Amino acid sequence: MPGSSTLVGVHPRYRWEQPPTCGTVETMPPRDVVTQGSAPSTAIAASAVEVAKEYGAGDTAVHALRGVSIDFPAGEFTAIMGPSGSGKSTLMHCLAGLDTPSAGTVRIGDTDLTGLGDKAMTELRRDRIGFVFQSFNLVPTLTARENITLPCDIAGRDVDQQWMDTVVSRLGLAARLEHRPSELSGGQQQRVACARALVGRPAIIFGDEPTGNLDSRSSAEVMSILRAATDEFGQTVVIVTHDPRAASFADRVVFLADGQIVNELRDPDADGVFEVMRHLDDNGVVNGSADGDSRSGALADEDQ
Ligand SMILES: Nc1ncnc2c1ncn2[C@@H]1O[C@H](COP(=O)(O)OP(=O)(O)OP(=O)(O)O)[C@@H](O)[C@H]1O
Repeated sequence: MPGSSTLVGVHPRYRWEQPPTCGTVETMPPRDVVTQGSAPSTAIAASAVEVAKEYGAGDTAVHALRGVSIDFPAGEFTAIMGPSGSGKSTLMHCLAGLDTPSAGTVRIGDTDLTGLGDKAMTELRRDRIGFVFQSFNLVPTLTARENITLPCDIAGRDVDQQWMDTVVSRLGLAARLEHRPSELSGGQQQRVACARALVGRPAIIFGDEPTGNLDSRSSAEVMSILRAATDEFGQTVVIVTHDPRAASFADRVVFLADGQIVNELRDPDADGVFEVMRHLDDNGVVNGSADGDSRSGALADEDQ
């Protein structure tokens, strides 16, 4: 693999360059996992039961999800893949309380999202869910430090300074904390977004194509960080991605097609993910990429 002069210690399956950081790391599980008092390996951080989502009605109704049931065990890293239009974003948005299912049940930890009022839903998203978006979503007028602590500041919660220092050091951001987003590279901005998600120790972190705007090196850094978030911090992570290389950082890849879960790979490698995606595309499921090549994306560039 090109550019692998320094090999990663984060995950045995992948040999990318290590994020430019890293001292000793303490393990501090997400708050919800601690307070539930259960072993992280057996607790369920989030779940969907028979979740359906329809947009519109009648002849023009779009069935984005058709009865999806899935558990996300605490401390596990899941990637959701599938052809364009298969329902990946809809599923993630329903899980994260950003969209409401037409039927079925979504839980974050023990909390059933069905019927939660606006205020309770806002508090749940703020206190128990971390987000990493493709577009970073940092506040341009705030420094990296202020962006990282923003969710805690809004919630009126004290920042655990020791934990903040651990996360910032692990993500290689210590020298960048007083910089504004415009003074940071895309990879650094996404690392700030990862730090923001991690500092609150949420029950679960959702990533919506977190490497979609990054070059191959920054993509590998961000995926290594999300991998480390589970391996070293006991964090639960769920991402949507189009990139088999990015998905191969996960513990499992769940494949959607036409609003249903159609396959799952454990301990995936990029070639195995690519094969499943090619099979889904070959079976007539609409693929949004012009050439039908599911390997498009930043990490796949490394093969070029
Ligand atoms: N707000 C909406 N109104 C109507 N249809 C929608 C809406 N959002 C999504 N859809 C439809 O639901 C289906 C699933 O969309 P979704 O965005 O979840 O797919 P996806 O797998 O994330 O696609 P992509 O990989 O292209 O982002 C698609 O047919 C889409 O057109």
